[in-house]
Amino acid sequence: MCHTPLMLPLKCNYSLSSSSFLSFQFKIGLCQLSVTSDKDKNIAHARTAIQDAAAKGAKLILLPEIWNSPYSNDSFPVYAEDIDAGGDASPSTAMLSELSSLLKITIVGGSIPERSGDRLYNTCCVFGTDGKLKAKHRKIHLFDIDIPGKITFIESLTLTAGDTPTIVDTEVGRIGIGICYDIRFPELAMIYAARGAHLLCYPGAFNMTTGPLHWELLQRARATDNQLYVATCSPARDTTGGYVAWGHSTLVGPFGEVLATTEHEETTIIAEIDYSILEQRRTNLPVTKQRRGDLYQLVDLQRLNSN
Ligand SMILES: NC(=O)CC(=O)C(=O)O
Repeated sequence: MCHTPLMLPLKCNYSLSSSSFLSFQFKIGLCQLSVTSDKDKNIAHARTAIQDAAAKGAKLILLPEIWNSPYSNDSFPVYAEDIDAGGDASPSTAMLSELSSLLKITIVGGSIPERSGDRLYNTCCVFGTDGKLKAKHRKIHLFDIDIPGKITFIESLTLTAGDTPTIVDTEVGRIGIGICYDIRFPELAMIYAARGAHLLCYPGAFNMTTGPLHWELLQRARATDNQLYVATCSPARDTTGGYVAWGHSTLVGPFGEVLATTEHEETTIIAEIDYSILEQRRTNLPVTKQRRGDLYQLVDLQRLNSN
């Protein structure tokens, strides 16, 4: 360790388990799913998309934000599942667990509304190749937006914000998780990068107002600033729904380059990730080493409090 945990470890942020992945290549599948008001149908549909992506060689599959339910405050309480109880109390995550172990893949399971006691969260579950739940990320930054005449959506009317950054070691590298609006907060991505993330996954449902301007820009910014891969996955656009998603699920490389993307229809992107490029980019342009830790610092409170 070259810094105290209080500071962003600017110069020595790669642990052994993180660096052992640095020549690793694999395929990622981004399943941009159509979402209906029929939960069983949504689960069956996601199952088929995951199986198809795995058949095409994807070792990591990312689903959209809120893929088992319409994206609305009215729907969240109705479609919410008790993830910790599992089984019949959470048919959506039971399906993800079953498929990840059956197909020997890692699944970053988009997000679903989660019920925990009397609270609701917007939650992403990560399953390893053994079918076990490896991590659960509750959307940290709730999406409260009010642009009169364009879009008003107040997630905090029904949802509670999570309070933990989530970074997880998987069979396909170290992955930092954020959900949609979380992508707007660069400090979260910086903390993940400082902890050795190779890839950031953001299930997200941007909208027709902010999507065209900000969606790709934010992904490229997070990837460029932190010199890592960024993958996003949106629901497909449904213009009859109350909330119209922008779509455009995307994979961005560590130089800010868009490696694969799509429009707004339902589709699955299969794209190649090669972690050797991370080292190459960081050598080409060593911004991590060139940061001025004597002038500014990022505080990783979770790490600080765990010591
Ligand atoms: N839906 C979101 O959480 C975020 C979004 O659409 C935006 O930031 O814009």
